[in-house]
Amino acid sequence: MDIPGFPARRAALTLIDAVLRRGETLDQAASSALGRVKGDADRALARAIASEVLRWRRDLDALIDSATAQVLPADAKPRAVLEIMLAQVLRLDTPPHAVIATGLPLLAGGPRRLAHGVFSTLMKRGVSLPQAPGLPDAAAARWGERAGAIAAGLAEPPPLDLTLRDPAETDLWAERLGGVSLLPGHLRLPRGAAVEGLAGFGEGAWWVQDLAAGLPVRLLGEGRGRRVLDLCAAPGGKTLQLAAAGWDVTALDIAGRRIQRLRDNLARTSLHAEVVQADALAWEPPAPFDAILLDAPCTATGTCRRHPDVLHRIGARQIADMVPLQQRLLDRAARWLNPGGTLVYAVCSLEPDEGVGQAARVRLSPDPILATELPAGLAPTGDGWLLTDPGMLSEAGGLDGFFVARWCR
Ligand SMILES: C[S@@+](CC[C@H](N)C(=O)[O-])C[C@H]1O[C@@H](n2cnc3c(N)ncnc32)[C@H](O)[C@@H]1O
Repeated sequence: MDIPGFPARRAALTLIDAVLRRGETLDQAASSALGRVKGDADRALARAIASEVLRWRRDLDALIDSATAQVLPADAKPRAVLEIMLAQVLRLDTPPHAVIATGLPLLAGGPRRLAHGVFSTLMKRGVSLPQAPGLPDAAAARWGERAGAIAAGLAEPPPLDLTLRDPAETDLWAERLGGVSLLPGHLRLPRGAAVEGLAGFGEGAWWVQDLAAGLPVRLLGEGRGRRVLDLCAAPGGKTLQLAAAGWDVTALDIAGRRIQRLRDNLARTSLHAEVVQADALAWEPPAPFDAILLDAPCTATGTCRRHPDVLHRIGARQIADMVPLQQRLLDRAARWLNPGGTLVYAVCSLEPDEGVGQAARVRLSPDPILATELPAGLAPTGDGWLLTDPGMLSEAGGLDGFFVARWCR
């Protein structure tokens, strides 16, 4: 079918199906679903439509249900097509006639009339979305009293955060790129900028890294040539920070493709680390380290602003699957420290089992995180742990959800 813009909508439908039915991440699904879409703009559009449907799905479904007496099953194609059509009008400012022309053909041979009727009814009513998206019940229950604030923080995709190779140049880059800095070495730009076209990308003056993701390495301080192990390092945002802070870095990860991205990032920024591809559960270090950063594999629910698929893919089973791996990695890391050495454990997860629950089992001496080490507006917990979520620093544009804890041996 050669209706302009149709392949992007068809790809959006495939992406949503891959997330909801097969439990794939948007990134995994994108590598196959976007292959048939020509042009960067249409690929970005397919992804944006799928992301907005996943972000606002509950509210889009409530609108759909309000406009038809016919009960559409949750996984019915007409429902997904209507979600796609509504998300474009209500979130991406696509004119309704373009939405109809590219949406209804997705139901070729199916209930096009029904979909057209529901869509037209809602357009006539002049419907809109609430200020904050409704969370799936399971996520709302897990996030408890923070659920409302997290939902509010989820309403928009996040701004673009950069970490600078040289924090002394923060003012210079803030002026060059027109950004705002919340910490030395951090810069925040409005979302939507094409990263590779920005000044400083080619020369490796900075890399993309959410404000929260940049905090764990800051808690290790200056390296002064000491040895640090970046366990679970790829694609390397934290490896770059460690190397830039003067640490002698060993960066280890199991995943070959991600390791290649880490190497590319080191090359672009002219920073150095010894890179090891290995399973951290089998590898043994040649000598203990002065510091270890364990940025453990996790459900990544803290990244829900940029990856709204986690709202639907992650439940009790996925969380329970991560916990034993995190425990084993923590146990091993705790044995590889020099006396006086520091361990930082981090996960980009909002789930207590992956954060607080893991930290509570560690038998090293706590080294509580101090408020003075954090950006204004954030504070450690009474136990000296750091818990961030997308509902925090909302005036400044929010941040990802992370759990971070620190000990010394
Ligand atoms: C949260 S990501 C790391 C992100 C990275 N620290 C950064 O800042 O760019 C977790 C990483 O753990 C790695 N991983 C998972 N299981 C592992 C294992 N058994 N041994 C080593 N790495 C593992 C994954 O390949 C993934 O790259």
